[in-house]
Formats: sequence, structure tokens, C-alpha cells
Amino acid sequence: MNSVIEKKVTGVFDEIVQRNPGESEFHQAVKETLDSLVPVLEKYPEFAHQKMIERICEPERQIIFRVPWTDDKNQVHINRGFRVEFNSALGPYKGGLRFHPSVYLGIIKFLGFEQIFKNALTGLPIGGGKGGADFNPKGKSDAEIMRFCQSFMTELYRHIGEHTDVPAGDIGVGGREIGYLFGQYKRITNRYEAGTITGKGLDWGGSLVRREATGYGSAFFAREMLRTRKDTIEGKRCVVSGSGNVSIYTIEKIHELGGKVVACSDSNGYIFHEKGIDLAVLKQLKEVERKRIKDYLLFHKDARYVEKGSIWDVPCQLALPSATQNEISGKSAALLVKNGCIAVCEGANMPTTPAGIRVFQEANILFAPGKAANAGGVATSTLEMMQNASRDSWTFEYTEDKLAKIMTGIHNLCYEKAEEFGSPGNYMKGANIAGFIRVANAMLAMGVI
Ligand SMILES: NC(=O)C1=CN([C@@H]2O[C@H](COP(=O)(O)OP(=O)(O)OC[C@H]3O[C@@H](n4cnc5c(N)ncnc54)[C@H](OP(=O)(O)O)[C@@H]3O)[C@@H](O)[C@H]2O)C=CC1
Ligand SMILES: O=C(O)CCC(=O)C(=O)O
Repeated sequence: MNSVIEKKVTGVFDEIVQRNPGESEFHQAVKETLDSLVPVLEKYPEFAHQKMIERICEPERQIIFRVPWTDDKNQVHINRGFRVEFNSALGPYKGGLRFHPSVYLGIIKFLGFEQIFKNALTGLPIGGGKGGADFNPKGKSDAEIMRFCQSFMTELYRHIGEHTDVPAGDIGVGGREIGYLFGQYKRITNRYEAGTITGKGLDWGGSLVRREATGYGSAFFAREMLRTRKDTIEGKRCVVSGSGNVSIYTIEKIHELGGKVVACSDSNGYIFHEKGIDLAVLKQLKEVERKRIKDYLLFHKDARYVEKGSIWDVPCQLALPSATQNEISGKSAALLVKNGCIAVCEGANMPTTPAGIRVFQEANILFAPGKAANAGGVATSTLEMMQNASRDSWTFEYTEDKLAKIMTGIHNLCYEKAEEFGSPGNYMKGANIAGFIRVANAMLAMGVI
């Protein structure tokens, strides 16, 4: 360890671990970010003096609540709901809701923390927040999902609003859940405040391209990264993990840009299809029938299903992890590099472990961190809020063009900041530095808040 600033940052991190025990994902996200910020604090001593990193790492507000609901057999269940309103320096808290049995405070805090920097990178007026519940939507009937969402919103409604906190979807929360959540919000408040939640249906305040935005945005980011090495997506063999919202629309745009996605997955296993994933089948299975990825074999006998295997064993040039956190271990990263992978673009939040990131950086392959590469979703949510505020609705082409420009802007900002602070080509450092500077400057201007 060298500088005084480095020692200070290490001390701050140790204190954060002590104050937030047992929240390993939150610690991981904070460490990755703080490690990038040493040169910023050296260049701008006022950030250190004003305790900007200490302030940014402490959520403004954390709400934890009971979510009781009744199943179809009239049995009562109790889940735990969360909303962490992390930082509102740039605008209302903005970030999705995750319904998954693994959810606990540490996961919501890591996601909320990442969201602060991601939202800042978009250049749009949005703060960072995240929420969710330890509820497992798998195997539940529509009526059970509705009752759960209504109960969840019966507490959440008092904390949200178009000028305070604007939730959206994440794992386990798609168009169906957003409908039930917004319906209950409208019912309790007696206000058609469409800008309070994003990812809505197109007939009731939603925006074209929001459904596609995170996946399309990730593919646009990959295109921009490859461009810096005078390369393109055309003809590239790609692997996209997951088969949910982000994965499906990543595959769609990669195919449009001339790449070929040969594998995708769900939490049970992965499908390998040398001819390229058949997106129409995938959409039918996952968006309409809510089935398992294994059923892809019913449509394509020449595909292969690998139960419980690692999708990162499949050789590819471009890897787009789009399922969940920590899905690429150091070992998987090493295998990807050995198999000829030249670029990794994170559609999911924090899908690569610290050991995996080290492998990619040492191999000098292109690596886009989730907070930059998957920012297209939240950016388009903000475009949805703009349309709601002006009682307008934009065309697909207009909205997609705006998304593409935002993603190019984020790419260029990360690239330039990495160079300016002495780590050319390091998109992770560039993203952390650019996001932090924007938020810290706003907080500085507003005094000790
Ligand atoms: N939706 C959005 O707009 C945005 C999402 N993200 C991030 O993208 C990622 C995917 O989100 P999204 O597509 O919306 O979620 P979905 O719920 O639509 O899909 C999630 C996919 O990931 C798989 N998955 C989830 N958890 C695990 C796990 N523990 N192990 C293996 N596979 C898993 C799911 O499989 P199964 O069905 O078997 O559980 C499913 O295929 C998340 O990290 C999310 O935070 C980031 C920015 C915006
Ligand atoms: O659209 C949004 O507001 C949030 C999307 C999200 O949860 C994310 O970026 O991780």
C-alpha cells in the first residue's frame, strides 16, 4: 500500500464491512468501486475532506417490511420486503424490484449501490435505489402473484412517487408484476401517477423499447467496445447466460448486428445450439409459457441441454453474462480466455467475481462492467418517465435511437475517464470514476446532506 489516500480508502472500506456485517455482495460492490477512486481523491482532495465516499456508501433510507399474503389453498405466508433509497443527489431514487428467494438486505444494498453510479452515467436526472422481496414467483398461480404484489404495494406505496422514488422490474418482476403493482398503487392513492413506476404496459403509460432496452443497450455497448479495436459483432460467436428479459433482447440485438448466439441458460442448465438460438422458440417458452429452458429440445432435436453445467464452458468470442451476480468465477473466466473470448459485456448486475475480473484484465480483453453496459434499461425507464410527464408517446425508432445514443455516450465517457485517470481501456475504472464524480459534485453543491 502506498499513498495516504490508499490507506484512507482501505480504512473506510474496513469500517463499512464492520457497520454492515454479513452483507457480502454489498461489500464486494463497494470494494470494486472504492478501489477505482484512489486517483480521484488524489486529484480532488475536497472529496476526501468532505467524506464523499463515506456518505455515498451509507444509504439515505432503508425500508424493511412485512408482506403477508394468502395462497390458493388459503394458507397464509409471510415474506420480507425491502426498498433501499440509496442516493437522491441527482434525482428521485430509481431502480428495480427483485423477487427471488435469495433476496436479503445485502443483495438489495449491492444493487442499490451499483444503481447510483449506473444512473449517474446515463447523464439523466435520477438517483439510485433498489428493492424487492424474498418471494419465489416460480410455480405460483397468477392469482397468487397478484395477491403478493398487492400486499407488497400496500406498504411500498407510501414511500414512492414520481418525484421521490420510482421502482421498475428486475429478476422475477416483469410486465405482469408491474401491472399488479401499479394497479394497487393507483387504487390506494386514487391517483393515475404513471411516472411512479416504469416498465408499464404500452396501453397504460409504458414506453416502446423499455422491454428491449437493457438487452439492446448491452449489445450496443459491446459494439462500441469492439469498435475501439476496429472490430465488429458481425460473425462473432456469442454466449448469453440466462433466458429472461435481459438475455432475450440481448440475443435479439446481437443477431440483428450479425453475431450468432450459440448458448443460453436458466437456473437449471444451459442449451447449446450450434445453428444459433431460435429466438421465437425462446420467447414462446419463457415469455408466454413460463417453461424451463430444457423444453427448447422439444423444438430443436439438434440442440444439446446440459443440466447444472457451466455455460461458460462453451467456447465463444463474446460473452454476455445476463442472469445474476457472481456467475463467472475465476476458473470460468480463465476458461473463457483460453477458449478465445475477446470481450465480456455484463448485462446482469455484478455477474463477474473479483477473481474473474482480474483474469479478464490480465488477459487485456475488453470488459464492460454491468453498471455501464446494462444502463440502457434504467435510461429507457427515464425516457418512459419523460413521456409520462408530457402525456406523450414516442415511436419505436425514435426511442431506440435515443437509447443507442445514450449507450454510445456512456461508452465514450467510461473510455475517456479511464484514460484521463491513468488506466486506458479499463472500463470498470472509467465507469466508477465518471459515476462517482457526477454524484459527488452534486452532493458537494448541496452541502452536508
Ligand atoms: N430487467 C432489467 O431491465 C435489468 C436487469 N438487470 C439485471 O440483469 C439480470 C437479469 O435480469 P432480468 O433478465 O430482468 O431477470 P429475469 O427474471 O427476466 O431473468 C433472469 C434470468 O436469470 C436466471 N437466473 C436468475 N437467478 C439465477 C441464479 N441464481 N442462477 C442461475 N440463473 C439465474 C433466471 O433463470 P430461472 O428462471 O431459472 O431463475 C432467468 O433465466 C439481473 O442481474 C438484473 O439485476 C440489469 C439492468 C436492468
Ligand atoms: O428501469 C429501472 O428503473 C431499473 C432497472 C434496474 O433495476 C437496473 O438497472 O438494475
